[in-house]
Amino acid sequence: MNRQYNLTTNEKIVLIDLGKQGNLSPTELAQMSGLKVETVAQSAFMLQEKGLADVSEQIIESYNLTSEGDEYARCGLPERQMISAMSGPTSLEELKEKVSPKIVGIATGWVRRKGWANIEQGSVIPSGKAEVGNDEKALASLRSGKVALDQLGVDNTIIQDLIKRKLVVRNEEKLRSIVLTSAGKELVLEGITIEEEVTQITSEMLKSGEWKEKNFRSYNIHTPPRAVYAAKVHPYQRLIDQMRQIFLEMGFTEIKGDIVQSSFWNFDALFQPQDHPAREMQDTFHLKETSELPEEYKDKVCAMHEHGGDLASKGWGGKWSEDIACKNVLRTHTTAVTIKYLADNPKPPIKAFSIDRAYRRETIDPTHTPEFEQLEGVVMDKDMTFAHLLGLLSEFYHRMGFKDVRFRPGYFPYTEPSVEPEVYVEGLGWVELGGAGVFRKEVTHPLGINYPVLAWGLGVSRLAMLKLELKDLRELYQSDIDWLRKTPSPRL
Ligand SMILES: N[C@@H](Cc1ccccc1)C(=O)O
Repeated sequence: MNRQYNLTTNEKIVLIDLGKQGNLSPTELAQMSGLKVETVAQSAFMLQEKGLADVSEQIIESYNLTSEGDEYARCGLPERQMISAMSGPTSLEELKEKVSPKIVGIATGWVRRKGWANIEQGSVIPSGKAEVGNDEKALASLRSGKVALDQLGVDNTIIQDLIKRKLVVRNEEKLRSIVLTSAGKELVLEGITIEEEVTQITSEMLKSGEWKEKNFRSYNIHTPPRAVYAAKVHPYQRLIDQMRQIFLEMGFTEIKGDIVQSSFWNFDALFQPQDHPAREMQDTFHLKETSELPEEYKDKVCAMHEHGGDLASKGWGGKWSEDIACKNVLRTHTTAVTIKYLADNPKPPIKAFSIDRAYRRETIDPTHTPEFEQLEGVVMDKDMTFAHLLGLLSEFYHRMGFKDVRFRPGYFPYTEPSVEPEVYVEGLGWVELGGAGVFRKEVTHPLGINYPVLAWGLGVSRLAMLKLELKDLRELYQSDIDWLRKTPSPRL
């Protein structure tokens, strides 16, 4: 393969010039080639990418005088000016006239510090020694313009002092130098041919047939393209969509409900006793506002809680309080949404689901967040049984890609029997993923629901963690751009 095929004319020019001289800066190359410095630099970087040249960068420090520094480089430092103006002890007043008040102001401290003189009772008494210091030598060298530190021949501390005195400033310059790699050298030895090349075909060329004689610039199909991070749906959202899709395909209707619910719908309608620990302040976000209790159900729910209503149930006993039931909360589970939906739609068959947020007062840690998603669902129909429930949930998890599903006995105040579905994950073992069961008569009867109801509330974020192999739930909610880029969107 001709190794020159993927070189632009400019790159070839730079290569040839580099072949003439080992190590060149972009400026030197620009001078040699007649190209612009930027063009040379760009070509050099391209050659570097192609493994033909190396571009190295060096930071060069240099120093130069400030305008005050320049003045002292010409007329001497203030302390030098002052010392030269006197032959013996001289009063400060006299000196101010001889040199200038400004110079004397600066110089007095320095003559003392340098041991050139002492100040006593307003007089300067020279010590007789006032050798030319390194700072003065440095100033003199700097008169010629910008100088690198090693050319100054003085200690860095001297320069630092001059910088502190605001007489010298430090400059930094990036120096690029370009050399051929061995591959580059080889190529130059082979001989580089520069031909005029066409990068774009025009309609004129086509019409005239001129294109046949043209030398076209070829594409380098071997260069790996730069990664393009296209916009995409968040991986978590994708998984949620996938779960939604599965239930839609199984003939379910998606429902939505309010985030703020009365305790009545969140707890009481679900036959959760009013002294249930889940209802405590530390577990639930309680709100100031209250809701009207639904007239058609409240007495029946009350009777069910207090003594089992007209069922052969004992209820929970004690007094059921409307004041507690009407208090609003942020829904602690989406079961509040499905139970209300069933009460509003008591005619079978019903197959409904909801994927939405629930809120609990959790301390945030790798496996808990106060807001999280649940996949809630209900099936109500004449002959629904517990076996249908297990089959349905197994089907859902299978479609989500989990081969092994099992159910452990569970407990919820509103279902009997109750189970906790678990899936098997290599490396983790059995992972619990929520709750399910058949609603108790104590739940359905007061609401006028007369058929068996299969119900479940599954952890969505937990499932997403497993699918996305995350160790920390919080990553689902943080927009870590690297993670988002790297994580493929799960396929629907
Ligand atoms: N609401 C329960 C899950 C559940 C829903 C429906 C029936 C049984 C259990 C929870 O949040 O954990």
